[in-house]
Parts: sequence; structure tokens; C-alpha cells
Amino acid sequence: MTDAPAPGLETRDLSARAGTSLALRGVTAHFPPATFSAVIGPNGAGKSTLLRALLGLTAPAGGEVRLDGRPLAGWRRAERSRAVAYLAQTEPLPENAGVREVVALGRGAGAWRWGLIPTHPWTEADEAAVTTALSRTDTLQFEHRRLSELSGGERQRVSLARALAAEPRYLLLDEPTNHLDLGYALDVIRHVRCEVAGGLGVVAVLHDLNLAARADRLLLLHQGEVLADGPPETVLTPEHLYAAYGVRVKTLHDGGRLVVVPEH
Ligand SMILES: Nc1ncnc2c1ncn2[C@@H]1O[C@H](COP(=O)(O)OP(=O)(O)OP(=O)(O)O)[C@@H](O)[C@H]1O
Repeated sequence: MTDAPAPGLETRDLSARAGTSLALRGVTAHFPPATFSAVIGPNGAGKSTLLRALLGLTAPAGGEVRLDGRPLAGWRRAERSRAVAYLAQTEPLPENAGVREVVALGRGAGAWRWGLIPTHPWTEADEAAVTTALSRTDTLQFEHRRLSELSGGERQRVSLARALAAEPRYLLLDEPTNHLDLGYALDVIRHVRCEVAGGLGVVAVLHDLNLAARADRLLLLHQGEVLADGPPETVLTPEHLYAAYGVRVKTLHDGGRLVVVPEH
């Protein structure tokens, strides 16, 4: 790899700790803008640790993370969090708040209420960004409902809207389809794809390999190292999946889409 600045999120020979153990070792990967990248791998492979390192929440034990060609460590925190949004596995959201209010949190609204200092006075641009995020995630229809009145799938779309309201360049998602039925899970992927078509760079940790097959590119982690990296057809091979998961699978093509089927 050259040292030329590349747009996107990038790790170079990254090692990172989770607790006291080294959860990532020598990970070199590139997550470009306008691309849907999925990080896959068995439990404990280091996927969440990678997301935390990309967010700057875990400092590298070796190597580095770059954001749009600049080392992450050189970015100011506020600047970095405007560029990269994060949707955690479990979002600590205020249950009694209205949907619009929750999405507005993505732009720093209501900071005082949550014990934070507002970054800027609320503007029409903030209001417009909230409306756009609600509309793009099909949540405008229930903007006046409380969060506690929504189904799991609807809540996940509200969480996505909250992240999109910040108008980030990159969005990191940790198992965004966890606990969702097939319809809602596909819905999340469809919304992600729309945002990617608009230029957003998405990095999603996914456990469902058939959902991951819908990404543009995959990074397969195993025991903290990169086992495979590239388009789904080159990563989701029976050999790679046996090496990572210890499960024999076959891959099929259905209408141009790759499908992974366990043999037992
Ligand atoms: N707080 C911690 N203290 C010690 N070890 C940790 C801690 N968090 C994670 N680990 C270890 O680091 C390794 C990577 O964990 P990580 O959560 O990144 O994996 P993952 O691929 O996201 O797993 P999962 O799919 O189960 O969520 C695992 O071996 C895990 O046990």
C-alpha cells in the first residue's frame, strides 16, 4: 500500500486491545465513501473492536486509523464525530421522548436535558436535516409518537434517522439487524443502500452472511486478523467460511445474488 491520502476510513497494520487482550492484530483495510462495507466473522473475531477503533474510542496499540487520508489521532473530536456517525447495538435512547425529539438528538438538540453542552444554537438547517432524516427512513409518519410506542423494527429506523440527521460522511453500524425479523432487516439494508447511493460510506458489522452478501465489499475477521477482504463472491467462499466458522457451507447464485447455505 502507498502512503497517498485516500478518501475513506482506513486502517494500516492496526492492532487494538479489548480489555487486556489484543483483539486486533495487523489489520489493514479500507472502507471507501459511497460504499457499503460489511465486517463479518465469528463471535469474538474483533468486529466491535474494529468499529471502536474506527470511531477513535479505542486507541491503536500499533499501526493507525486514517479518516479521509489524515490520521484519526490528528482530528479534533467534534470534527471527527461530525464526519463519522455510529449506531450501537443497543442505543441508550430516552423511552418517553417523541420520535422527532430523538432524531433531533443527532444534531445535538436537547443537550442540556441530557447533561451535555449544546454545540451550537438550533437553526432552520437543523430542523430541515431532522425532517430529511425522518423522511429518508420512512419515520416521518410517526414523528409525534413516543419511542416506547414503536416496534423494534420501527425503533431501529428511528435510530438510523438519528445517526443520519448529523449528515455524516461515514456511518458505522454494529449489528443493525440484530433482533429484527427478515422484513425489517431487509428494510434496514435497503435504507443503507439508498444512503450509500447518495455518497455515504457505510461500515456495518453483520452476522447474517446472506445479508452481508448484499454489501459491496466484505472484510472477514478471524481471531483478530483479516482472513479475507474484497467483493462478496471472493470472500464468501466455502474455504474461507470453514476456516472462520468451522462450518461446511455451499454457495449458490440465485438471480445474481450469492446465497450461503450450511451443509448440515
Ligand atoms: N472488555 C473486555 N475485556 C477483555 N476482553 C475483551 C473485552 N471486550 C472484548 N474482549 C475480547 O476481545 C475479543 C474481540 O471482541 P469483540 O467484541 O471485538 O468481538 P466481536 O467480533 O465483535 O464479537 P461478537 O460477534 O461476539 O460481538 C474477544 O476475544 C473478546 O472476548
